[in-house]
Amino acid sequence: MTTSATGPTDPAGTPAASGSSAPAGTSGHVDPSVRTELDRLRDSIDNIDAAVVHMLAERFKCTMQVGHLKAEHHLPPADPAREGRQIERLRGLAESAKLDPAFAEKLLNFIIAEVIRHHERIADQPPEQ
Ligand SMILES: C=C(O[C@@H]1C=C(C(=O)O)C=C[C@H]1O)C(=O)O
Repeated sequence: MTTSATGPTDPAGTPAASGSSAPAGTSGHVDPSVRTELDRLRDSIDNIDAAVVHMLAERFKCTMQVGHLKAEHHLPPADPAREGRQIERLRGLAESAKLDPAFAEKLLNFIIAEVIRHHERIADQPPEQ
């Protein structure tokens, strides 16, 4: 493994602990043009991740309201028919966007499972006076 005078760095530019030996491909010289391209792409990834977090936060704000509405009106936490329609729709959108529809379905199911847990918790709470 090669190390520079300033010590080894990973591709993110983080200095490795002295004396450590990083696995092949995670250390050593990175061409400046590659570094620039990697940084540019990572900036976009960070922006996208921030947008995803904000969009999810907004979605959960809505679903919490749905949870309270359902609890007030004694509706069940889950609505499998609605979920089926959402999955079909999302799979179609994923296909058009060249995203793996199976991945889109798994992601939606993961989110919905969390929403249903929230709804169950809300339904178990005593009603507000
Ligand atoms: C939000 C609802 O509750 C549940 C959660 C859903 C979701 O997160 O999209 C969809 C259906 C329900 O199982 C709803 O009924 O609309």
